[in-house]
Amino acid sequence: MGRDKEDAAEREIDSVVPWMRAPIDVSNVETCALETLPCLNPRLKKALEEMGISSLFPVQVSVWHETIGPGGFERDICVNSPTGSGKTLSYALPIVQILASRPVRCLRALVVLPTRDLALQVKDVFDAIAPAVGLTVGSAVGQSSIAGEISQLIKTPKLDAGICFDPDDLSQNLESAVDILVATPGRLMDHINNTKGFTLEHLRYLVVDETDRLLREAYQSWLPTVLQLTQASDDGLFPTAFVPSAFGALQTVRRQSVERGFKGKPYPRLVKMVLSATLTQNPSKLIQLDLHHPLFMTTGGSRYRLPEKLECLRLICETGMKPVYLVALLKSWEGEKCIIFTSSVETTRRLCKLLNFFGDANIKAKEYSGGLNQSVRSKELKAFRKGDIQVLVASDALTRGMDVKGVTNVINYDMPPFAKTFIHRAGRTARAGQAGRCFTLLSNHEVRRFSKLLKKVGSDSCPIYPISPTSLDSIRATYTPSFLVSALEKLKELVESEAPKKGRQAFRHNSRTGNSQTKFNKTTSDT
Ligand SMILES: Nc1ncnc2c1ncn2[C@@H]1O[C@H](COP(=O)(O)OP(=O)(O)OP(=O)(O)O)[C@@H](O)[C@H]1O
Repeated sequence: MGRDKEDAAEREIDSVVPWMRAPIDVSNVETCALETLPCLNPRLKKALEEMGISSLFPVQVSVWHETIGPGGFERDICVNSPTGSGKTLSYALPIVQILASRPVRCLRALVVLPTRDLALQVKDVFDAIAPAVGLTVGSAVGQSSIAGEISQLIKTPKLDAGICFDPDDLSQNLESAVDILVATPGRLMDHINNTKGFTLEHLRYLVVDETDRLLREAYQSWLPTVLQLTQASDDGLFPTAFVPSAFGALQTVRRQSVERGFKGKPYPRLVKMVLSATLTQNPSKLIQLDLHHPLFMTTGGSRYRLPEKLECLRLICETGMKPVYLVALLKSWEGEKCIIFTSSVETTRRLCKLLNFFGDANIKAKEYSGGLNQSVRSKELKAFRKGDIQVLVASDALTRGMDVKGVTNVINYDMPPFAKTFIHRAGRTARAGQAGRCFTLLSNHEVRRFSKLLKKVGSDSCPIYPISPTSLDSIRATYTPSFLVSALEKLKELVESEAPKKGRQAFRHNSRTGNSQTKFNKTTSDT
C-alpha cells in the first residue's frame, strides 16, 4: 500500500464504528494470580505453571472474564492491545478451557495468522496447554508436504485386515484428527478446496490474529470462504464447490435463529476473536468480519500504545555514516540480542553482508526477509532464538508478532514509514513487561517526519542517544578508503552472484560513477 493510502487509512479513525466508542479499558485491569482466576481448569493451571506462568496479564484477565462462565462468548471479541502484552494466551486459554468441557474430536477452533513462523509460534502456545485436557492441535502452514499435513489433520478409518484405505471411497468415515487448527490463509484454502474429510462444519471459534494485516490482503478470499462455510446449513447456503467432505456420524446443524440478538444469524454461531496491537478502526475493513455484537477491548485512551517499559532513542547522522553508528551500537552491546530493521529486502541483504565485513567487530548477523526461502528463514529464526546468532537484520514483512526471548534492543536502521510499522518493529523488544530499547537512525531531513510519527504512536519522549565519540573514532579508523575498496569489491561479487537482475544493474551503475567513497556511500545508503 502506498504511503498516501496508508495515511488516509489511518485518518479514518474519525469514522469509528459506534461499538468502538465505548471500549473496555484493559489498563484498568490488574494481573490475576492463577489461584484466584475463576473457573480455571486445574489441569490447565498446572500446564500454565509448567510454562512458568503464575498469573495472567490484564488483557488475558479481561478476555477470560468475557468468555468463561455464564454468558461467555455471547459477543465477538476485538482486542487492541500493545505488542508483547500476551494476546496469544488471551484467546488460547479460554478456547482450550471451553473445548475441554465437551470432549468430542472434531475441528472446533481455527486460528489464522499471516505467516508460517508466526503460526508455528502460536501453535507452540496451544501445544503447551491443550494436551493437558486431551485436545489435539494441528497446523496448516506449509511446513511439510501437503500429504504430510493431511495425515496429521485427518484420521483415516481403521479397516479390517487386508482392506486398504481408498481415499476416493466416499462411504468411508473420515474424521478430523485435531480439535484446534492453526493455519496460514494459503494452506487453509488448499485444505478447504482439496482435502477429503477436511471440514469447517463443526467450527465454533475463529481467531483472526494480526487482523489488520490479514484483512489488508485477500489471500484467495479465505475469510469470505470460511464465513460462508459456517453459515446456516438449513437454507442451502453451501455452494456446491464447498460441500463439506466429512462423512462421519457427527453432524453440526446450524440453523437460522430467531432468538433475541441472533435474528438472521446461524445458531450455533461462529464466535470470532480479532486481535492486533494496531487493530484497524476502518469500518469498511471491519465489516468483512461480520462481527456479532462486538465487544471492543483496548488499552488506554489513545489509538496506539507502546509497551510500558520501552525506551525510545534516536541517533542523528549523515546517511553515509549510518553503518559506523550502527556498528558502534552493536559493539557496545556484545552478546545482547538485537533486531535491525531496514526498508526493503534488498537493503536487508546488503546491510547483513556489510555487517559481516566488519570482521573485527565480531558481529554475527543473519538476514531474515522475504528474499529468502521459507526454510532458510525458519532456520535463521531458530538460530536467533537459540542465541547462535546475535543480530537479525530484517525487513518488515515478516516480523509482526515475532516473540523471541532476550531481545533487548531494536534498531530502525531505516526510519519506519508508518506509525504502525514503528509499533510492530519496536514491539519485538520490551515484551511481557520486560524493559527494552528502540533506536532510530535518522538523517537531518528525517527528523521532522519522525517527530510527527512519534506523536501518532503516543510517545512523548525520544532523546538523542549519546554515542561515545571514542567508539565512533575507532570504527572510523576501520572505515578507511582501503577498507571501503575491499568491501566494495566483496559486495560487488556477492551482489553479482546473488542479486536479481535489477540489483546487479544498480550496482554496475554505481561502479561506473567514479571514486570508491561515492560508490560505497551509495551502496550503504541504499541499504
Ligand atoms: N501471563 C503471562 N505471564 C508471563 N509471561 C507471559 C504471560 N502471557 C504471555 N507471556 C509471554 O509474553 C510474551 C508475549 O506474548 P504474546 O506473543 O502473546 O504477545 P502479543 O500481545 O501477541 O504480542 P504481538 O502484538 O507482538 O504479537 C511471550 O513470550 C509469552 O510467553
